[in-house]
Amino acid sequence: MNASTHPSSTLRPADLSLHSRAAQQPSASAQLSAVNLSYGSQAVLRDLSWQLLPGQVVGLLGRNGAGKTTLLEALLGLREPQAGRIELFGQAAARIDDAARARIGYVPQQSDLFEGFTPAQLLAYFKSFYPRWNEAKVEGLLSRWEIARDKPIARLSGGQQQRLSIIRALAHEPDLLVLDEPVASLDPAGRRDFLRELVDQVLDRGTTVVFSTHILSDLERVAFNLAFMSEGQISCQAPLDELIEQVRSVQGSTAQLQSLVGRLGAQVLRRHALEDGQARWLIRLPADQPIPAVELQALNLEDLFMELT
Ligand SMILES: Nc1ncnc2c1ncn2[C@@H]1O[C@H](COP(=O)(O)OP(=O)(O)OP(=O)(O)O)[C@@H](O)[C@H]1O
Repeated sequence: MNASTHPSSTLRPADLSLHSRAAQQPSASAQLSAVNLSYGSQAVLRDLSWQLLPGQVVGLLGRNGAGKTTLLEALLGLREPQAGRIELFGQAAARIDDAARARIGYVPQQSDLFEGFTPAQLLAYFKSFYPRWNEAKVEGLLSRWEIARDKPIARLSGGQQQRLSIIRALAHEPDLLVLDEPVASLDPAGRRDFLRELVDQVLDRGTTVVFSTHILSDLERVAFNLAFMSEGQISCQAPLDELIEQVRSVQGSTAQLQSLVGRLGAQVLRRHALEDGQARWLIRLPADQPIPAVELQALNLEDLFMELT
């Protein structure tokens, strides 16, 4: 592991080994199979298959317009794909029952808070819909995040509204938490608090969490699973430390690269053609394989984002 990437203060949810425990895979919190979703002639999700296992914390990465919001909305049953199957807790996402719905928390990209309400009124309103509601958590977060309980929501700052939206999504202790760019208008202290809250949520309750973000430095602080979205699919998903250890860039003739990949048993993630018959490939080495004595270039998270999205 690269010490500069994961300082000793790295927050580490207990979930991350789940990803590799294929033998005892629990049933997925969310499962998407061969999903296709287009807006008119624009195909955004293309034969996309993906699953979120209980207790996983997944950071969803992709360039602007890659389809992250579309994917999260489809996953929640808010957008019907033209083809494919989406299940939440084993039920068709578009038709889940109230009990399954109560197990989901969602923070949309565009806050949908009722601006005429105060935070206290808003939270009281939502409390009436849920069988479970953690008042102590709500009160604790309102105080810690300094949100005025009785000020109209319209007069809260963008960051305060976003924090309120997060509190609302955490209050009923969901088993699946979906957040679309939840930290976009939070300052660094707010983002740190938010990440700590997410980790606590996973440690305390084993919540499955998926959130989209563009702030890569946050992901380096927490040992999340990362899912890279590109060309309408999840092109790669793995814990960040595994990616840092296993993904390498290597250059040579196509024949040399082909032979190297075969010898190492590596997976080719990207192929870039260069001039003069040369090529540069992004490869993923098998786990627990000693790094071979060939010129392989390591990548940091920003490199991975540039390559895989
Ligand atoms: N309601 C819609 N009608 C038509 N096209 C849409 C609609 N919503 C999104 N799109 C298009 O689908 C593509 C994916 O958009 P989406 O919002 O899912 O991407 P994103 O990865 O969340 O982007 P960003 O990082 O900028 O938030 C974009 O090209 C967008 O213009």
